Amino acid sequence: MSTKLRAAIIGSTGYGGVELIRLLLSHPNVEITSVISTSRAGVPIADGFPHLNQIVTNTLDGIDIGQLQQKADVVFTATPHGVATELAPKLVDAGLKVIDLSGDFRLKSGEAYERWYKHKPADPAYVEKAVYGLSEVFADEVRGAGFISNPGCFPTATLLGLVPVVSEGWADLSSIIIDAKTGVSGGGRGLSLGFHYSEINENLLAYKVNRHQHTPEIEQVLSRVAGEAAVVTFTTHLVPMTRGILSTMYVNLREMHTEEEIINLYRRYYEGRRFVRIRPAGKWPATKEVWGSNYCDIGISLDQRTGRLTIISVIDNLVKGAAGQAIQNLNLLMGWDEGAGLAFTPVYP
Ligand SMILES: NC(=O)C1=CN([C@@H]2O[C@H](COP(=O)(O)OP(=O)(O)OC[C@H]3O[C@@H](n4cnc5c(N)ncnc54)[C@H](OP(=O)(O)O)[C@@H]3O)[C@@H](O)[C@H]2O)C=CC1
Ligand SMILES: CC(=O)N[C@@H](CCC(=O)OP(=O)(O)O)C(=O)O
Repeated sequence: MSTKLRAAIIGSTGYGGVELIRLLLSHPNVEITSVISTSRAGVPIADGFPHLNQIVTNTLDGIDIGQLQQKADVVFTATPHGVATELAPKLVDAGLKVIDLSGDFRLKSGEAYERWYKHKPADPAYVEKAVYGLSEVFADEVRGAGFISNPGCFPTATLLGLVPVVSEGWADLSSIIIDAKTGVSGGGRGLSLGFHYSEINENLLAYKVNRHQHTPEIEQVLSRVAGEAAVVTFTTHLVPMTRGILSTMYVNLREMHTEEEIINLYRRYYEGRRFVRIRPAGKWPATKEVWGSNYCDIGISLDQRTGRLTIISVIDNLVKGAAGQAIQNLNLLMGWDEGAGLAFTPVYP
């Protein structure tokens, strides 16, 4: 009998779910025992995803919690916002470990969730139970947890770029401006006009200006690590590429430090955390340098003239921003090597 951890994926036909399949297939301690779809149950998953032909032979299952109790130890919910709100508590109550990739359990305030996501919030008892899985920052809480709320893609790139300087007390918390860009896979696999090739190709646009649902998530974490309220200006842009997020952050310092001191602060903060790579002075990361990988690369520059720090971070939204970080959290909560199944090099060129 296999001693591997049995994993099920709800939302397995979406971009996040299919990426979970790709990554879990090479995980040494995990086997995928159920891939779930509400719209295509009964159909072999490889029918809709020819790249999985002869690799994944599973037929898609419907959602059946009793069956999941028999077939799985951990369930990933890679579902649209508002679905895990009801579903995840049932899975937790069934004794399953749950890692939710949606925004349903990230915000501790139900009122904020309702305002930013326009959905009914989850039962506060389960919101309280959910551990926010920003792996490099909250690893101690993730270890041994049974229910993880995986961070948003923009918050992952942005918070990894901001947390060291904010938690050290060096940042003016009213000064933070974030200018972020994403590829179109961040919007999921569903069809919508704005994502048509002829709409997005040769185009660059801002969207959800001052109303992006990741704003309160970023503020919640920054306020927590700072120990005082932080507010941010956060603007997202859509770029005609498939994968990748680049977040450029501008922060005024409370008092002057040298660029070298700041880079050393970041190196110390992420010491031993293999998935965050800090660039040397004068070097900037690009999305292609992390493509297909679980890395977050960060470059830092201090403008002595203005006293303003510029931080640039990049991730692959589907890996470090979703499925990769979910698996990193699974590794942490199971007490395995943090990089199990994730130790691959970015695709180049
Ligand atoms: N794309 C990205 O870069 C990132 C996405 N996320 C989050 O992860 C989640 C999934 O995103 P993504 O994969 O891009 O989205 P997709 O739209 O590509 O996929 C959503 C999946 O959910 C399933 N689904 C839809 N409705 C239901 C339902 N009522 N019950 C159960 N399953 C349902 C769909 O399949 P079916 O209808 O067949 O069940 C589909 O497989 C979202 O919450 C998203 O915000 C987080 C970080 C990054
Ligand atoms: C291009 C695009 O539309 N991107 C999405 C990314 C959101 C996402 O992936 O969902 P989470 O909130 O679960 O992280 C957006 O900006 O809303």
